[in-house]
Amino acid sequence: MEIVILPNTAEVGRLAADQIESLLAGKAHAVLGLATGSSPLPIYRELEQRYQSGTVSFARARAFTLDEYVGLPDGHPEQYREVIRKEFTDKVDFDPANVHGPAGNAAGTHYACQAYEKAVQAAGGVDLQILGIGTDGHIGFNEPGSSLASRTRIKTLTEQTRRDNARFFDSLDEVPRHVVTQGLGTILEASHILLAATGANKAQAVRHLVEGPVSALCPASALQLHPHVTVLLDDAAASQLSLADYYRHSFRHKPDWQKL
Ligand SMILES: N[C@@H]1[C@@H](O)[C@H](O)[C@@H](COP(=O)(O)O)O[C@@H]1O
Repeated sequence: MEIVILPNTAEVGRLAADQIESLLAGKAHAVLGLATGSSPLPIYRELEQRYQSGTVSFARARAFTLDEYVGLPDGHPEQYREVIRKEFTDKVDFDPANVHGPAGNAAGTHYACQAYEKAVQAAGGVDLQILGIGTDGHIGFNEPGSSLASRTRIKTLTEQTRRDNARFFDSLDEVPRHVVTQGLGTILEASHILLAATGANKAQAVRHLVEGPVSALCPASALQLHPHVTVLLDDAAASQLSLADYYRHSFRHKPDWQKL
């Protein structure tokens, strides 16, 4: 796990966009794992600018999103399918037919989840997965207590996550109680995982993710088991890390030939 502490969110966006640009330069049909929430927005803004200036194209890329609310009507502005379209894929040259998400309203949820897993595998798996982290340590919507081997399935949100996400809805009552999310086992199959976290409200979750024990109590800590994870932080999100100075030092002295 590589910890990169950067001065601001724009730098987080730039460094992540560098990784995605170089992936697509070598593999135009690469599979991206896309996340919602505010943490990936600087990455999407940066990629949008690079697309406009002609340095990157998503025309042949494919994408799978992490999760979806259950029970929101199709077209609801907070459906993650809509959010990812508005915030990113519609702003670049992504073919809408190549952007997939788990179904939050399928009649047979269990079978729809299995079909989603198969679709990810049929695409050859995710080359680069973007992640944020919830204040309770969730990734995707894998709340505390999630099996480290879990697959795409329905989950019940914690009240903490519902309160955190209420800012996107008119009231807390409107935040769905259930979601469909890729499992931790699913996420861990991506080749490279880029997790972005900024702001002091993420500091505790980041400490548990990076330096805590691997535990279902902090689902993001499962990333310690993955061979290629890059954690992009600002100073505030890194403020509770006991080895922050070492992470800064090793990034400053990274050999030129060594990629993220
Ligand atoms: N399901 C999403 C997560 O994928 C995201 O990481 C988390 C944090 O969001 P934010 O980046 O807005 O803090 O929010 C939601 O719960």
